[in-house]
Amino acid sequence: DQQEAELRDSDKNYIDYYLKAKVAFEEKDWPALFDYVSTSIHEYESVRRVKVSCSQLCKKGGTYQDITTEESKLILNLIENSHCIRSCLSKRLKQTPSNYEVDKAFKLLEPYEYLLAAAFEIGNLKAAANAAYTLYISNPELNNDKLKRFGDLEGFDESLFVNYLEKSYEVSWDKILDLYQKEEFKKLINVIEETLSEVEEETEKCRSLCDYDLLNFAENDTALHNVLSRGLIENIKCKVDCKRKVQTIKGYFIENFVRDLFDYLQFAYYKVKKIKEAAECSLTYLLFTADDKRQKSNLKYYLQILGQEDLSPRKAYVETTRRDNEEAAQVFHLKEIEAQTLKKRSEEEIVSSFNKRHGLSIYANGNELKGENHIVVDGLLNEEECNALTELATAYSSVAEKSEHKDYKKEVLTVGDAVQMALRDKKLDILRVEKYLEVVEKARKFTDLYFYLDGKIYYSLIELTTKNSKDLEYCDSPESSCADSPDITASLFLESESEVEGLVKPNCGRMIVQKLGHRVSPIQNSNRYFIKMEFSFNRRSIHQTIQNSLSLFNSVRKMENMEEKENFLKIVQEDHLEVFKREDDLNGTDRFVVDNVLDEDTCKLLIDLADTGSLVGDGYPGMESRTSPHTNSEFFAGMTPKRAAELVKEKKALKEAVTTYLRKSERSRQIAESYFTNGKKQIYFDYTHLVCREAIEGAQNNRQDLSHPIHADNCVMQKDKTCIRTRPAYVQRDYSAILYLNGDFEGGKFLFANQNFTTQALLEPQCGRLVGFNAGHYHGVLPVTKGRRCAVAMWFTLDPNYDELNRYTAQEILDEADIVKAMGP
Ligand SMILES: O=C(O)CCC(=O)C(=O)O
Ligand SMILES: [Fe+2]
Repeated sequence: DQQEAELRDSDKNYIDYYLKAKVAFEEKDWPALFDYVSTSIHEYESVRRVKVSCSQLCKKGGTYQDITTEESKLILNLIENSHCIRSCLSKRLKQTPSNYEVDKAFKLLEPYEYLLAAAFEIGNLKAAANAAYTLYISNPELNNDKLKRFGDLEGFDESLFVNYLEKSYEVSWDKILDLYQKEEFKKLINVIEETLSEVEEETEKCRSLCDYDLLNFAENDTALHNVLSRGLIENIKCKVDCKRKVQTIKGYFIENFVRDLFDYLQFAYYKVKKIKEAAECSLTYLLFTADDKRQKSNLKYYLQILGQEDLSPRKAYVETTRRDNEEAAQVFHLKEIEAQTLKKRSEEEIVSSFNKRHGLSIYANGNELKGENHIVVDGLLNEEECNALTELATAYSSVAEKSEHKDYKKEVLTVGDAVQMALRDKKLDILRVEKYLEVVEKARKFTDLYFYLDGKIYYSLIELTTKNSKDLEYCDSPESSCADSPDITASLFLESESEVEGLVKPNCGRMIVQKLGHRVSPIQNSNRYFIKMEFSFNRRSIHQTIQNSLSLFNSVRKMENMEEKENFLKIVQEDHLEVFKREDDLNGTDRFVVDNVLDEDTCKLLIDLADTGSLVGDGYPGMESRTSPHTNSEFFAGMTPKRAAELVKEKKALKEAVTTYLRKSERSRQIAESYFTNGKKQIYFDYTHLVCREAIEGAQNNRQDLSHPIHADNCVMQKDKTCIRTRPAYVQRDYSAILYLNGDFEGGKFLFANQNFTTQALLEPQCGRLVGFNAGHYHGVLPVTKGRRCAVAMWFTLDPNYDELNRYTAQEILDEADIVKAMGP
């Protein structure tokens, strides 16, 4: 039909537009940025609509039903549905675009950041304000500064702002309250009924996209057991999360949104004397909360009036509430299983290792606390530090009290607010905020080590509370709100409290750590000041504000006295990088280490790319010579961008992986350029190489050599340990950078060396860590004794004559592959 034809004819490639937008942003071409990003957003929305519509169509057409319900039909349904969606999409779209990074950017609403910047620069203040408002509504905590720019401007009325992502029924909420107050019940009924069906529709759309993601997953990961385990778990979590998305109204999650609509509705029906309808609404309400006393008595009253009528709750909600509860219980159960399989360090180990290293001691353990799930440690803070933190909390309270800013939570100081108020508003003491962040990180590390989590533990909430809180809240039942609960919670006390019931007496520096599934609350906390922490094992539920604030704070602190590096600082802020080490920490000049250049998924994508290359094998000489040129105890394999692009042409590697390789190395170049020249000079690539070093099992005994002997990258090392900048060395190289892709191997630390080859500084590789240094500095790599160590190595030159041809060739090959694809069958 017409809509389909329309979609087919236009070019639906939001990805290309988005990539063009990014280039325009870098070139500060604001009008182009505005056009590209607007088009990209527009195209993205229409592709999304097609995806939803195909998913829904396929669901209705086949034997396929909701995936999470009938497990036995699962596989057949999955395959049938996958074929259906694929053919539906290919009919309606020229191509099925998918680009991991761009799709992620859309999920994080980055296009609206670009839109805001561009609109502001070209003077389209209306569009800028709307983009700012859209971002603000999506995450009030993170974006509470964005609207300020407009608040001061003449003629801007906040109520006129448009949230581009507004759901149709979000405005209804105010209307409902208003009609209720005015007692206009007929209208109220109409609005609520309409809202209910819109909510239902939105929920179905959201769930369809979860299924679409699952099928995508199934196509990319052919291992069936992965699809069935990881894929389905993600699918259920995604669907449970739909509830949060759908019931977030103007930026705030309203937990019982639907249930409460039925409360208003029953009342409205009662008021217009439609008792039967009112009774049905009460019954429906009770599906959500079965033991609500008030609603039960409403129902009783209605039934008395009605006599013996046959009444039931609304059918659709019988099914959806059952489904929602089941899914929430499944997610909760999954979490419980995860929590139960956690290993814990023994008491002796904690005493010996934590006592020595961190000054912590055990106050009480599971046995004493009548439960397996918690431990209480002492010594996280001393008296002075506790005072500093309670003072921080008090200072915050009084600032928040005076502030007109409605968004600061008055009773708790979040990490995000602490960092903003210290760095930007200069209203909180930096050293105290630093202490706050430090102790929180210490708590996370302890928890990590205690449960053998290997770093896979992430912040999902941190609050320094300043209020009198009653009991700490626990999540001990598989109710919907608990499905979203953290895997581990911790409470750190800042003062002592003598009159407490319960097993644990609060005390300065005492922390209770407990994992999910815990049923008895060991404490009655009436403590005024404490830090509440929640951790999650799932990288996807990382609290982005906390993470970004920690990075920003640490970076800014590390960059004090680095004013001349403002371009570098700008990129650090833009990309949420974290300065891990600066020159002083590295015992030298002209060098830096930053983290977060890549995320885990991207590292994996690039490591997989390296794998493709080594599997194909023809890029390298025979097996024997895969041994490292530097040591016989390791394999060594590398891939240039051109080779990677050829693999795409041969359909052996993902295009996305290669563009990521090019783009992330380019970003690393920009970081290095901003650091070393502060934008005053350009540095060019001389050589780019994706390399893995792998320990050869059985060749590690008595190993004396290094993985890479001490050297400098632009000179010939002499016997007397001097280095002469002459050929055959790559004398053109001025700066070097290594971007690490993993840390899960043994050995393999990078080292800076002194003139006499003694160690100056050591650096442990990890995914997304970038080290940059003057190419003339002595450095090397410690032996990799187990596993494989992968990195993107880059060398830069100030001489444009050496600008690396290989990268351009790679890009051409990729572009060519596109043309072939577009012309192909
Ligand atoms: O991989 C590393 O950490 C350093 C490698 C290196 O120095 C080199 O390849 O020149
Ligand atoms: Fe090197």
